[in-house]
Amino acid sequence: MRLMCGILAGQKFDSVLIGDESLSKRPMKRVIEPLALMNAKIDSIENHAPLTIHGKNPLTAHAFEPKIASAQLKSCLLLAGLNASGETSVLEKTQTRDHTERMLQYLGVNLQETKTANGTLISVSGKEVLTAKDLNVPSDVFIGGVFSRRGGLFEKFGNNSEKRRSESVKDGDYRSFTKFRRRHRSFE
Ligand SMILES: O=C(O)C1=C[C@@H](OP(=O)(O)O)[C@@H](O)[C@H](O)C1
Repeated sequence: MRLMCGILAGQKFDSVLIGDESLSKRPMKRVIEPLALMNAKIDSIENHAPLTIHGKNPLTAHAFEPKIASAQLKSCLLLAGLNASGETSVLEKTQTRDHTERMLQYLGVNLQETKTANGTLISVSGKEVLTAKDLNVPSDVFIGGVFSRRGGLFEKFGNNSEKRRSESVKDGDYRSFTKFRRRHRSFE
């Protein structure tokens, strides 16, 4: 939902995003506030879904320095930047997963990544034309968090929400994972 906010904020139509009970509890402030700096208009119920995204607003580029390490926030802002006038950048001080960057580059977007003393500066320009290509999405890599918790693999991501969430995984989740795997046999 956070990524969709970035895509929909720059469209020529209004959108309403709803979620199930769980998704409706997730905080959306982290995307609503920065998107407002790009002139996006998003109504929410105290920063939670349902979200009404008012299109027809020309988005303006912005240079962001997010206070939290969040792949979803970074992706949301880069996706919004594709429909904004000028260059939108996100300074990533702590590395988060980079699937959006890789996907956009694969689709022909001129996405720049520059190492600086303060982190990686990721930038896109507006009005990009994306090239349609085949994409294979095997599964959500985050499900690996169930196992990486034991191996401490999230250490390198720093003290962000992914790490906190992986630490809160209970052993019962291994049983859920086995069920999940039976349902999704192509899971790798
Ligand atoms: O911002 C992010 O990149 C993420 C936020 C998390 O969501 P919640 O903060 O809603 O749990 C979770 O989906 C995942 O750890 C990635």
